[in-house]
Order: sequence, then structure tokens, then C-alpha cells
Amino acid sequence: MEALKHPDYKAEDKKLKEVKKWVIHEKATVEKQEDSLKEEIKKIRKEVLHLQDERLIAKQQLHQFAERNLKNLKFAEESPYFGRVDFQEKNREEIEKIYIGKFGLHDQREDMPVVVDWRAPVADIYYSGHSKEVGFKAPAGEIKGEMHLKRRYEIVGGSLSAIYDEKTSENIIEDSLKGKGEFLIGALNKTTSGRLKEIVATIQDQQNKIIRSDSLRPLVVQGVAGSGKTTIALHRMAYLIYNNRKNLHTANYMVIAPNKLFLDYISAILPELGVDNVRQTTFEDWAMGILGRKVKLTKSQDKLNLLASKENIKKEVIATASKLKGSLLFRRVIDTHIRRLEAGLMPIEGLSYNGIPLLEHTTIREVFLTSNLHLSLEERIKKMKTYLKARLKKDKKDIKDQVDARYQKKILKAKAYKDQQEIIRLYDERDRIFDEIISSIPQLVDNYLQQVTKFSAIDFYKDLIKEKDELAKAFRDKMRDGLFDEVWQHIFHEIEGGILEAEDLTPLAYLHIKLIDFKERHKYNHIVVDEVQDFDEFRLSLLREIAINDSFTFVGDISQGIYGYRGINSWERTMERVFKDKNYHYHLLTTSYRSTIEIVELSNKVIKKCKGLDPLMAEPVFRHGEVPSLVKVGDQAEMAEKIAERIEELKDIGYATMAIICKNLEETKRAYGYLENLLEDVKLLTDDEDTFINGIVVIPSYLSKGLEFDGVFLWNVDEDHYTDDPMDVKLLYVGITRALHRLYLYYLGKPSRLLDI
Ligand SMILES: Nc1ncnc2c1ncn2[C@@H]1O[C@H](COP(=O)(O)OP(=O)(O)OP(=O)(O)O)[C@@H](O)[C@H]1O
Repeated sequence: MEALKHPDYKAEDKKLKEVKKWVIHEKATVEKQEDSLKEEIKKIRKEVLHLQDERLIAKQQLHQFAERNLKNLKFAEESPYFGRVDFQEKNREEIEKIYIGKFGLHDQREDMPVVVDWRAPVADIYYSGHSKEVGFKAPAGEIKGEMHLKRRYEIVGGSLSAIYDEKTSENIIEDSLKGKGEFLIGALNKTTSGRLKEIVATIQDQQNKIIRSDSLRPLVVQGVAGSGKTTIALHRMAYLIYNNRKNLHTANYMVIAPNKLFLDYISAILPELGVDNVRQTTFEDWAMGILGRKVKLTKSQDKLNLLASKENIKKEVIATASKLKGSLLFRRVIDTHIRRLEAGLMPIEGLSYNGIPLLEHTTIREVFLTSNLHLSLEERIKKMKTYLKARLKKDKKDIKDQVDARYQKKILKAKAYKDQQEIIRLYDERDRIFDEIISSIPQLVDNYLQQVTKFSAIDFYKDLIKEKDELAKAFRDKMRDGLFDEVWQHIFHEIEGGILEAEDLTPLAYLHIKLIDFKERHKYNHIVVDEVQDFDEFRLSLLREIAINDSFTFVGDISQGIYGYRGINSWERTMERVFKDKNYHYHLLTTSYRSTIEIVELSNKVIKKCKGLDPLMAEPVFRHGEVPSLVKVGDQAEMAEKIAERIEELKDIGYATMAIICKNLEETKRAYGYLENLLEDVKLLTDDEDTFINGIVVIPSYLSKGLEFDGVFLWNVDEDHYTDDPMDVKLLYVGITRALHRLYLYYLGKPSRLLDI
């Protein structure tokens, strides 16, 4: 309701003014602190010799903290909070009025919270409290009590513009359709700014549960398009970091997203939520980071375009080769090979000095095969070096015995001949040899281990692929007759020809970790993976190697799994196989917050036609719009003209972001060719793009995944482009579900049967 009309307006306005006054005062204090810290840092810099100076680092950290604090206070000046709950703890008299905002504000002098951070334990009741009886988990245990009021605010430019209460009767507080709906629909009706945004004020109950789930086991979210998966995953990251903030300097966090364009599209959320220093990357870039070099890959999109084309007769071979490389069985084959390499790695001779045995081969081998198994082979060899040097030094007595034994016969013989001179010479020689051995232990060990063959991940991988029989043993009977030979030929020729594809990166990164180098610093406290339905099982199992406590948030939608040749078809099966014996959280999100009822209904009808998929139907939030229009045109030039006209109309009513979505890259380029002459500000978005561009874009369907636009124009949805092939159905589904408010579909000849509804 409009704020002025609310019965508590005066009190709320007074409260807001008080909080703002506090914020302004606090801001001035922090500004001063920040200035003086800057000066101090300057001064220390002149005095110290290196940048690692402890005093300098401490001041820099304080300065960073002040800067962040200042940023939050600036935000709070405009909008310090968005909600309030009145909470009475069990067996207590007083009712606390708790104001909840994007950033917690704390009065240090009074030691009192001014505004509670949305991630704080008590804020849980704001999101999930539906009845009067509420509770939340605090570090000291569960706290129970009664909620007397739940209120939401719209504060624009520092003034109250609307207040929504969720109190419907004296005893029951529920999300009455109106209270919650109005506030949420208000948020959803806005046109998009072109980037994904934070939603702390309108997080819904189930989304809240996901965000606050414990992080000690993997969490999977299967959600329909537009259900907030990406948004929630990033809020969960912010939540976990906030609750682990004491360890911020040692903790590592990572977000893995499908491509650079998408990363750019989501890049603002975490900093908006006050979280910096989270690594946001693609799987490919992360894997190349592990390998320590850039690897030239063929693009997955090329393969997708190839598989989407009708002509290619090698489709089955290409798809099966990818499946093979992404399977856990392939990982097992690799493991067997690593074990074989490991078993024969230590030299077959023991350690000796001019024929004097110092340590037996069997002992060395046993130690090597049983210690430091969590490290890579190369690191284990380094450890072996240290171990052998220490052990030989410790075994001085045994070495002495060996040397003595070697000289004993000779000395006895000299004694029998009473050859005094020879006896002395032998004793001298014996002692000298012993001293020589002891002083040359480091060199001896170095030389000994120098015999160990050097290996590289890529050479190992190439050798492995050559082992046709080995691979056949594992895979032949899993394929139709004759297919394995074709698949192997294909893989072998690609590798020999130096062609690597995305699916090769997993085995290569895995091999690098197992063979060469795996430092603890590569480990992460939490990893978010978006669009995880396109990951294969080997890739997921590889990520397990780098996640502490299997702390993952996996979000995806099987209905959008367009890389069907490698992706996930059943969460249950994949989780059971990759995370054997490990419990995991599973959540299903079916509400689409993105699109109008009419658009969601169309998308449901389309995805229902996907053979072999049992998709969940999306439920729209109560928000009507125009019915999507299906428009017939005479040729592509006319299609472009009609789209351009419509775009101008939509611009006039305030829609800012629009996309012309085409089925594949080739078509996207063609459509752009027509449109660039008709629209001044249209941009082409292809796989090579790193930066998401706002405004009007022409983009292939696979690349539009995860993005959203006020208006969407689907280019050429005729019966040839979108057949009943599952990949076509999914691509059409992806295209339709990108639209927030308006959707237009154009075709030549006959429309796709998928739209026959
Ligand atoms: N609780 C919410 N309040 C307001 N907006 C929301 C809420 N949840 C989701 N949204 C909005 O819905 C839209 C879709 O969110 P998001 O992109 O995270 O969904 P998704 O499930 O990842 O979609 P896709 O499967 O298409 O990638 C975004 O505009 C987001 O801001």
C-alpha cells in the first residue's frame, strides 16, 4: 500500500529518519577513518623495505574493510532496510522490532544492531515465518518465539514509498496472496536492466531454505527456467561467505558458469551483495589454470551446431566419443593406467654405492606405494627424495655394517699375512668410503631418482588413447556392434592430429592433478556450478577433488540440457554414481518468476512434447501479459522488417532489453545481416564475446541460456528448424523462456509442429 496511507506511516517515517541520521553520522566517521588510514599507509610505505611488511598488510586490511563499510553505508543512506519483523522470544516480555536490510548496520558505541543483515540467523523468520509461532537456528541453538508482525518496505531515494503488511489476523500471519503478491509482482513487473540482480527483499520461502541449507554436503537444485536458480545459487554463496567471514582470508570460493558472456551477465550480483574475491570462471578456464597453459580447443558450440545439422553421418560417433570421455568408466581406465605407471616408477635396482647396497629396491618401492597417496606422483617423488635422504642418514649404522662387511674378508686376509701396512690401508680405505657415502647421500639419492621417467599429462593421455585393446575391454560391449572401432578411430585421429575438445579437458586436468601437481591452495570451501545439467559425470567427479567437504551448489534444468550427448539425464542416478554413499540436498523449483503467465503456458506446452523427457511444468507467478504472437512472413527480409518495427514499438513503451534468438550460429549471423541495416543499435552476440551487451542483441539459442530480456523475437520457427528431435524442442524451450514480458515468433512456410497447440 502507498506508504502515506498506512496507519503506521508517521512512526515508520520517524524510524527511517532516525536510521538515516545514524547512517550519515557513521558515514562521516568511517570517511575520516578511511582518510587517516590512507595517510598511514602512505607513511608506512615510505618506511618499509618490502610490501609484505606486517604493519603495512594490517593497515591495508583495515583500509579495505573501511572502504567496504563505506560502500555499504552509502547504499544504506538510500535504502537502509527492506523489511521488519516484530519478534518476541519465548518466555520474554519485550517484543523486538527487527529491521532487515541488505547490509547489517551495527552501532559500536551502543553495541546494538541498527539493521540486521539478511543473512543473519534471525532474518530467517522474515523469509520463512508463516505462522505466529516461529523459530530460527542461532549459533547457540534453536530460538523459538512469536512473530507479531511481518512488514515489507519500498524505500526509494531514502524515502518511504510503500509499506506492505503480511498480518492478516491477530493470531495468524500468513503470506496473504495480496500482501506478498503485490510486493513481489511489483518487483517482477520492472523492466530488466540487462543484468541479473540481487533479490534479497523478495526471496521466497523455498528459495530461502535452499540458501540457508547446510554446506557440508552437496546441494542440487532442479528448477524450471526462470525459477531463480542462478540468482539463488549466488545468494547462497553470499550467505555462506557471510557465515564463514571469520575465515575469509583463508577461504576460497568459486562460481563455475557455462561461458564468459554469462559470467559477465551475472558478475554484478556478488559485489552488489557485498562479496568480493569470489573466483567466477568457466570450467574450461579453471581446467586450463590447472594445466598451467592455454590449450586450443574445438568449440562445444561447433559440435552442437554439427550435431544439430542433418547432413552429418558421423553424428553417432562424435556423440559417443564425447560420452566415453565424460564417463566414470573412462576415469577408472585412467586410474588403472596411473596405478600401472606408479607400480613401475621406482628404479628396479636398489640404492647402492659402488656396489655397496644401501637400501633395497623392495623397501623403496613399498614406501613409495604406500605413502602420501593424497599427493600427485611428482609430489610423491619429491617426498621420496626427502625421505630417502633422511632415512639413509638415520641408517648410518646399517651403512657402516655394509661397508665393514665389504672390508671384513680383506682385512682378515691381511691380518693372516700379518701385513700391517695393508691392514692400515684397508682400515683407512674403509673409513674413507664410509665418510664418502655419508657425505654424498644427497647426490646419491638425486641420481637414483633421476632415473625415474618424466611424464606429462598430455603424453600420458596420448599413450592411453593408443591402448585400443584396453579401451575396448572397458567400452566395446557397452556399444552397438562395430561402433567402438569407429569411435576409437575418431578419438585416436583427433588426438594424433593435436585436436582437443572440451571433453578432453577433464581427463587432462585430472591427470595433471594425479600426476604432476595438486596443491592444497587449489581447494575451495564452496563451489557453485550453474547449468550443471550440461556436465558429465567425470567432470563432476573431478570437481570433487577440489571441494572441501563436497561443499557444492549445483543448479540446473534437465529440460534445458542441450548438450544431450554428454549431460545429465537423471539427478538421482548421477548423484548416486558420483557421490556414492554421500547424502545430498535436493530441491525442486517449479515457480517461474521470469515470464508472464502466457509465456510460461506456451513454454510448458512445448517442453511437454520432448520425447524421453518427463518435464516438470512451470507454474507462473500471478502476472499476466500479452499472448505470444506467431507471425507468418514471406521471406527473411520481411521477417527482419517486422521485427524491427516491433522493436521500435516496444522501445517506445519503455522496454530496454530485447533479443532476436536464432537456432544456431549460422542463422544468427544471417539474421544480423538483415537487422543491422534496419536497427541502429543492434549487436551480434557470439561465442567469442566476453562482455554482455545490454540493449538489442541477435544471439544463438544455446548462448542465450541463462539470460533474459524484456522482449524476445524467435527467428524462423518453421517446421524444418524445430522438428520433434529432443534437441530442437529444448532449444525452442530455451528461446521461449528468455522472455520476461513479450514474445514474438516468426516463421516462413509452415510453423513448427511444436507450436501446434
Ligand atoms: N524471489 C524472487 N524475487 C524477485 N525476482 C526473482 C525471484 N526469484 C527469481 N527472480 C527473478 O526471476 C528471473 C529468473 O531468475 P534466474 O535467471 O536466476 O532463473 P534461472 O532458474 O537460473 O533461469 P534459467 O533456467 O533460465 O537460467 C530473474 O529476473 C530473477 O531476478
